[in-house]
Order: sequence, then structure tokens, then C-alpha cells
Amino acid sequence: MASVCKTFSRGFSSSAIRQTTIKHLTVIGGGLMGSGIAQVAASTGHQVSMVDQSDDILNKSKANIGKSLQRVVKKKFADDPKGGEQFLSETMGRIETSTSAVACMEKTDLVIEAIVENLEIKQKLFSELDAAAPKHTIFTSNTSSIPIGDIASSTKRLDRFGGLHFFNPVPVMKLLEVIRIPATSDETFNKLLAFGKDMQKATVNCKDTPGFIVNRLLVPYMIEAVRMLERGDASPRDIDTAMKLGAGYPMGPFELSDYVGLDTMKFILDGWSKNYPENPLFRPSPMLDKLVGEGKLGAKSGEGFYSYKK
Ligand SMILES: CCCCCCCC(=O)CC(=O)SCCNC(=O)CCNC(=O)[C@H](O)C(C)(C)COP(=O)(O)OP(=O)(O)OC[C@H]1O[C@@H](n2cnc3c(N)ncnc32)[C@H](O)[C@@H]1OP(=O)(O)O
Ligand SMILES: NC(=O)C1=CN([C@@H]2O[C@H](COP(=O)(O)OP(=O)(O)OC[C@H]3O[C@@H](n4cnc5c(N)ncnc54)[C@H](O)[C@@H]3O)[C@@H](O)[C@H]2O)C=CC1
Repeated sequence: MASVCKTFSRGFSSSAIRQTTIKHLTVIGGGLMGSGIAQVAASTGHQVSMVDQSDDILNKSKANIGKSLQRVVKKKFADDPKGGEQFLSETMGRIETSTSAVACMEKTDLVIEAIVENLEIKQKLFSELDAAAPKHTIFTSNTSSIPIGDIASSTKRLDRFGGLHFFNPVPVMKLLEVIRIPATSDETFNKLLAFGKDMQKATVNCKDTPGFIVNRLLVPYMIEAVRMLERGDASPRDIDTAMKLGAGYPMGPFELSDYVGLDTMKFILDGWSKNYPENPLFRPSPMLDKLVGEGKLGAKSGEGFYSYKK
């Protein structure tokens, strides 16, 4: 049943017709991506359960969502502070937190998984959820690089499995890649596309190919920048300046690497170099391995290619 819902997300109209019957979703992982997905889902009228491994992490995730919403409110409600307060409290009120994904399954229409980029851990999670979730519940992963089919193979609901790949920062980036595996039913795929519209994202249809569309092009570009640094051809600052001023990118490749997380970059590269050893674009990077080994994961850890310590 279509219903009218007020939405306030950045850059879009303030009211929209709801496209889907997805009312409740469970976002698993409250990190960089999960918290952004939970925020946008709640601000577009969905009830959200956000799951992570501890209450400590979840409290930080909620605090980050609060900060990000303040930025939205500052802009959208510049002349209406009361409306801004109401929007903030209503949005936060739609997000509940839990340390048990299984416990959230009973009431959920859609699962979006945004945990660590590791196939075995994702498969273990989904096989547990498959046993607990109602029949109609659709499962999706926000993976950057792992084949959706490999993750889905841990469940018995291949027709109700797909990929929803958001971009960082989720409240700002307008794109959503919607991925289908051969077994995804038309009904599921159409529901995912409609959900993307409800989230006020522009959707593109993707096959389950490595990196889908964006990362198949972006990962080789970012790793080539690291290899340029490894060869001593130019400094991170000069490479970043060159790509921003010479190619119009909002961030240079080193700023973006620190922003997405060097651990995530390494997980992607390790997976692809193992699966496609013949492709030189995907071979490991000693510099990336060293930084991650030293715990330098980018902005989130205070240091990566650049330092963020105050
Ligand atoms: C080898 C492996 C590599 C791949 C790894 C996998 C990654 C993936 O799977 C897929 C990805 O996500 S790839 C990353 C995609 N994201 C990008 O490329 C971001 C590039 N950067 C930007 O767009 C801007 O610098 C950015 C928007 C971030 C910041 O913009 P500015 O520099 O202009 O800074 P601000 O003036 O602070 O922000 C501009 C407007 O955006 C609002 N904003 C920023 N962050 C926000 C946030 N977290 N929440 C809410 N609002 C936010 C900010 O308020 C401002 O708004 P306006 O005042 O309206 O302009
Ligand atoms: N960082 C980025 O720019 C992007 C990342 N992605 C993908 O999104 C996923 C998450 O990435 P990030 O948010 O960057 O990672 P992150 O490291 O910021 O957050 C991951 C969260 O998952 C939690 N977690 C790990 N195992 C869990 C489990 N079994 N149950 C519940 N929670 C668990 C962790 O405690 C952590 O809070 C990955 O698959 C990544 O490839 C997709 C698009 C962009």
C-alpha cells in the first residue's frame, strides 16, 4: 500500500510517495557505512534496528548519527529551528540498537549487512539469520568487493538475496548500486529498486561482477596511486592536489583512501589478488600492508597516509 511520507534528506524534495512495503529494516554493523545507512533509512521514515558487537560501539554509532544529522538540520532547517529539533528527535526515535541480529529478525522486512569485509564472517552471520528470519524478509549485503552470490550461498533464500551498495558518506552520496545474482527474483529486485527510491538515492542496476560498477574502476585507480608513491614518483600531497585540480575529483586518492579505511582497501585487494591472480591491477601493495600492520587505518584510527591527530 502506498503512503505519503515526509522526507528531509539532503538535496531532495520534502515529500515523496513511498514505493515499497518495507517498513522495518535491520542494519548489521554500526561502523562508517552501517551508521550512515541507518541514518538515511530513519530520516526517510523507516523503522531501523542497528546491530553491532557491543553497546559501547552502538553508543558511538548513535553519537555519530546525531552529529551527521545536526549537519543536515543546520542546512535544511536554517529558518525553522523547531522543525529541525522535531526532525532530529523523530529520526533518532526511529533507530533502536541491539547486540543480537537474530533477535531483530522477527519483525524485519529487509536486512542490510555492513560488517567487516570478510566472506567467512558474512556467511556465518547470514546462515544464522536465515534460520531466524520470516520467509518474506529480503537479505542484502553492502559489500564493496565480495561476490554477492558467494555470501548468499550460505542461505536457502537465493531468490530473496541481493546487493545494496551505498557510498561513503551515505547521507551525502546520491548513488546506490542495486545488485542481482542469477537467482534473485524479479519481485525481490524490483522491491530493492523501489526501496532505493524511498531512500532518495539514484539507483543503477548491477550484475554480480567484481566491484560492480564503481569499485571496478575506482579500486585500480586508488591502488595505482599507492604504487606511484611506492616507486617514489610523487608525494601523497602532490598526487592528491593533481587529481583534485587536474581531474576535478572532490578528494585525491590518498585522502579518499584514508576516508574509506585502509583496512577495507586491504581486504578488497587481498580478496581480488587471491581470486584473480593473473590480473596485475589487483596485486597486493607492500605499503598498504605495512600501514595496516601498524594499525594505521586512516581517519578512523587517527593516522593513515596522513595524520589526523590533534
Ligand atoms: C582500493 C579500495 C577503494 C574503494 C573502497 C571501497 C569504497 C566503496 O565501496 C565505495 C565508496 O564509498 S567509494 C567513496 C565514495 N565517496 C567519495 O568519493 C567521497 C569524495 N568526497 C566528497 O564527495 C566530499 O569531499 C565530501 C562530501 C566527503 C565532503 O565534502 P567537502 O570536502 O566539501 O566538505 P564539507 O563542506 O564538510 O561537506 C560538503 C557538504 O556535505 C555535508 N556532509 C559532509 N559529510 C557529511 C556527513 N557525514 N553527514 C551529513 N552531511 C555531510 C556537509 O554538511 C556539506 O553540506 P552543504 O553545506 O550542504 O554543502
Ligand atoms: N568504508 C567504505 O567507504 C565502504 C565500505 N563498504 C563496505 O561496507 C562494509 C562495512 O564497512 P565499514 O562500515 O567501512 O566498516 P567499519 O569497520 O567502519 O564497520 C564495521 C562494523 O561492523 C561491526 N561488526 C563486525 N563483525 C560483526 C558481526 N558479526 N556482527 C555485528 N557487527 C559486526 C564492527 O564492530 C564495526 O563496527 C564492508 O563490507 C565494506 O566493504 C561499502 C561501501 C563503502
